[in-house]
Amino acid sequence: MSNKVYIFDTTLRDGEQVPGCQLNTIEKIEVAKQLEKLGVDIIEAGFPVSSPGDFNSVVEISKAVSNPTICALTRAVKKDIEVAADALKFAKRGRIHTGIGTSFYHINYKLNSNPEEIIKRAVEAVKYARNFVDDVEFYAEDAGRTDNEYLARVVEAVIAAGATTINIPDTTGYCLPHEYGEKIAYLMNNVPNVDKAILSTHCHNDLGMATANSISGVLNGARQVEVTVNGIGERAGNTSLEEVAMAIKSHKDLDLETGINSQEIIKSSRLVSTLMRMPVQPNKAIVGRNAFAHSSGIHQDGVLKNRENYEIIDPAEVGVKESSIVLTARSGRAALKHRLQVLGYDFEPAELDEVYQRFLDLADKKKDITDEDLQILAGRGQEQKNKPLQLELLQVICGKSTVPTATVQVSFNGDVFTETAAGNGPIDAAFTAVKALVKRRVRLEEFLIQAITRGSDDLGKVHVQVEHQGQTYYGFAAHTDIITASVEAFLDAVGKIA
Ligand SMILES: CC(=O)SCCNC(=O)CCNC(=O)[C@H](O)C(C)(C)COP(=O)(O)OP(=O)(O)OC[C@H]1O[C@@H](n2cnc3c(N)ncnc32)[C@H](O)[C@@H]1OP(=O)(O)O
Ligand SMILES: CC(C)C(=O)C(=O)O
Ligand SMILES: [Mg+2]
Repeated sequence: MSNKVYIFDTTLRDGEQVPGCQLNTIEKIEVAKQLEKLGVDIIEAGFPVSSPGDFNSVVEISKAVSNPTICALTRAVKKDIEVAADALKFAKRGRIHTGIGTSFYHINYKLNSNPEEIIKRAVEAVKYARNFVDDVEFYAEDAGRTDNEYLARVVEAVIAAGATTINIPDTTGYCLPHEYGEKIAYLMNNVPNVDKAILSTHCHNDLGMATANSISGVLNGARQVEVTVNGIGERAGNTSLEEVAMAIKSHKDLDLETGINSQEIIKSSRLVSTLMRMPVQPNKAIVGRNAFAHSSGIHQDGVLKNRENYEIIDPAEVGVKESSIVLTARSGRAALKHRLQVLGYDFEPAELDEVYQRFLDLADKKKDITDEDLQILAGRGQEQKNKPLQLELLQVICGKSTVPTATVQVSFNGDVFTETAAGNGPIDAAFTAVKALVKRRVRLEEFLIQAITRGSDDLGKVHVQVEHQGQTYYGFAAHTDIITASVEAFLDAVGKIA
């Protein structure tokens, strides 16, 4: 048996069935071209009978891409097949994908039919499709819940009728991996003419098992997997292309291969997510924002010592530049030291300990720490030590229908001084208290609070400029509390007055 697993991408058909994810023809061509770069073998471009727009997309995709086979979906209905054949007329290699429901539910409650009639319709559809193209794929819809013995009869009949690929969809995502694998194995062992066709998996993710089921199918003899980029698709989605491709690539022991150029994976994921306006969940395998991010100290230390301690895939393999070390209150010194080194700071262990304590104080207040925060933290220790005026306490009362009042306590050469003042706002009140404490005539010339850029928990950065006896003094401070940052910046400036 060949070790090549064909990748059949249905992002533009099953993926596009998702509410809100419909694409116009130009967008579909862009995705199809990217899928070609990604190296998929078959692109299911649409369901031509469903609308003139979908018909046109299949026509234009057939013209725009040349390597992958272009496939069009139909029901086991003559009109659908004729329209699909017409839509595929420009395809270098066209495939008609026809089929019908085979489960008890579908036969009885959807098609209002019986098992023998369904086999007859399936065979007729395949034969009719073969009048137009040599490459006909048959799907036994809801095969996941179809009795294996009956399914084997259907499969044998449609292969005899000329189908060269047989799709075994777990349409409702019901199967367990061993069950789905056993279904494929059953067909491999009990369909006499199975060697004349390729069995295909088409798994849905209703129980979160689409990838596991697809791999189980492949391990039991399927050689085509039907997938979508980012696992997009009806309800909980389809099997995700990137997961199957990387599972096969990572497990060399399986001795299987696909034609996927894994370095195009991230680009494909982002394109589909953007055009379909469907964000990728951060913890999504392979393509999620956090798939190569390490945020806890023990993991970060391990990754910094050797990436493979916590990564089974080199991010570069899927087109991600590098893994990221995200600094949070769960990070340790190793990660902090690494990031500081990247920013050009090299601290002795004792200094690093000090920065680490300040880092933890901030990290407990903010979700993640940016490089800008680190630069402030790294610089602050030194500056703080040299500052003559240290803010010991700040208490403000402010809000609607209150008189803004601030109490400021400052230490100077070991002595502590306290002052309370009112103002037209909390910062004005606090500055008035500071002015009273320093007993100097200072005039505030400029006061700038830098806008919060990332979130309401971000550091507020304050620059002040004060004038005293014709001389200008500058102060800076950063804090998650902007009033504290303002007072510290003001003290920084007035502390410089000799
Ligand atoms: C599992 C899947 O993903 S299957 C693909 C799902 N994708 C889509 O449905 C998108 C495209 N579909 C469409 O545009 C439309 O549903 C059309 C054009 C196919 C059909 O539209 P309508 O003629 O208005 O039929 P409607 O959608 O209301 O019902 C579907 C009919 O097809 C029948 N049908 C469903 N599947 C099949 C099949 N594989 N083969 C034959 N008949 C089928 C149903 O029994 C129903 O027939 P009925 O009206 O006699 O009961
Ligand atoms: C049309 C078929 C292949 C399908 O999408 C399914 O059964 O899930
Ligand atoms: Mg499907």
